[in-house]
Amino acid sequence: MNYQEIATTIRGSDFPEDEELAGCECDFECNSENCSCLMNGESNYSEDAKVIRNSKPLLECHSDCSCQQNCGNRVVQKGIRKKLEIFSTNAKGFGVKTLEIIDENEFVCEYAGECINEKEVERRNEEIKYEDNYTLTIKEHFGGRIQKTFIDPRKKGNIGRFLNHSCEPNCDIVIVRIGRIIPIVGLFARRKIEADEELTYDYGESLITDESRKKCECQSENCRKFLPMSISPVE
Ligand SMILES: C[S@@+](CC[C@H](N)C(=O)[O-])C[C@H]1O[C@@H](n2cnc3c(N)ncnc32)[C@H](O)[C@@H]1O
Repeated sequence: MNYQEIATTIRGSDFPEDEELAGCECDFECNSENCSCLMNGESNYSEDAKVIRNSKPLLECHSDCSCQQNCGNRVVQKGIRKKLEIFSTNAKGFGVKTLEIIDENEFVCEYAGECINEKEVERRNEEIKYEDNYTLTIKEHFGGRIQKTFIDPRKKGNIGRFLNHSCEPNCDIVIVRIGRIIPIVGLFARRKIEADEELTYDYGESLITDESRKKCECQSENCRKFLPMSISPVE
């Protein structure tokens, strides 16, 4: 558990200067078509702060916005609201469980780390031959182009780095932007999660299909048997 705790994702040394996003000019609540943080005036969160899932980019209001701090379009930036605990699992190393009920679509925690680009992922993999796969690949579609960004929580991260993979997970990832171009990885509940349940998400597609992969220990009925993996996270 040798890492530096950070509250949110930061720019890695090689990553281009972070561009700041303009703030909205709403008076109090952001729920109108005029709010520049909401796409077509559609809310990102319900009144009780549950994420509304759609394919549009999720921009939260931020320090340059003129709306109030309690505007409903500020959820991930407020941080973890539930009691979560790191514990030792039987076969997966450490894991994270919730000590209280989490409702469907509620924010759980961020997967925080250093935001780095492809070259730096390769350099770090050369430098240290990691056994565990922590680097998360974000693939976003911008005008017919796929943009890849990587979040590495090994040296600097938060509790999100301890969430294990499951083939039938109870959380999933929503990419959020909070006043900056750097993507923030939000983990949200896919369904109601009971107190004491382990928190998991699906690590994604596997680019290696042979049996050199690690055996998956998620024990779900539809387990895909092996952990999703690529030869290097860049592929
Ligand atoms: C992001 S880390 C998760 C936290 C990790 N368990 C720890 O102790 O730090 C990913 C690593 O956890 C282990 N892991 C995660 N999910 C697993 C699963 N379903 N089955 C087996 N091992 C798993 C693997 O070693 C994987 O490389």
